[in-house]
Amino acid sequence: MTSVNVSGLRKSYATGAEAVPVFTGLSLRLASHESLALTGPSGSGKSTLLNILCGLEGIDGGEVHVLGHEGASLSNDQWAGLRRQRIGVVFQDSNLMPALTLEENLKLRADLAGRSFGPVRDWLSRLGLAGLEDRYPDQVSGGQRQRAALAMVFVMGPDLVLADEPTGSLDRHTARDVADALFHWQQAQGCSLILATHDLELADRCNRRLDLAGGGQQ
Ligand SMILES: Nc1ncnc2c1ncn2[C@@H]1O[C@H](COP(=O)(O)OP(=O)(O)OP(=O)(O)O)[C@@H](O)[C@H]1O
Repeated sequence: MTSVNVSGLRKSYATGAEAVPVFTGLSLRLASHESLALTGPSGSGKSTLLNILCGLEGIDGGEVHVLGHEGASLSNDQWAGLRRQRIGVVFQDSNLMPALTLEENLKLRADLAGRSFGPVRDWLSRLGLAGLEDRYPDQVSGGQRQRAALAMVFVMGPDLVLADEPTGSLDRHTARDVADALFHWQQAQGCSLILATHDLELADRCNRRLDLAGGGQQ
């Protein structure tokens, strides 16, 4: 089964009078259960592609199919529904609600996705956050927030995970533990994963890698 199918993708940003092209015909296909690393220098379009794949950014041309839906045919509400239930998004600015504790954030996330609350504390603990369940997001470090954002994705049980630098603000040791948890979980769930990273060691742990330098043409 194909999870993501992109063909002939064109995307540019208008800056003033000029259009800055990011993609001029990008194609990629990802099977369910597969993991893909997006690499490439800063500004090569990694975050833009992740945003397109979860409906937060539109396209200028080509076709994007995600989890059996053609992107262009989905309304904003339908994209939001997919992000709530089937596409787990881990972005650099975490999606934690500031007025809720870490545990409450996870419970809300599981609830919105229609999942049971069962293993919420387990997930926090597996990501090294035991003892921090009752803290608010601004009472933990940036790396701890990043791990809580990953736990949010685990509890919702999505079919596709999009992660932008999921280990970016972690020390080497913690980054490895978090990557272990991520890949272990992804394989156990059998979902697909696309992550953007500058860390080639992390990229090598994915089934495939797409270097977006030069627009990702292969
Ligand atoms: N909202 C925007 N308006 C105008 N240009 C944008 C916008 N967002 C991104 N860009 C430009 O699009 C290009 C791709 O940016 P993007 O953030 O996708 O790159 P990236 O590979 O994720 O970079 P990094 O590794 O630094 O996170 C860059 O030239 C960037 O300046």
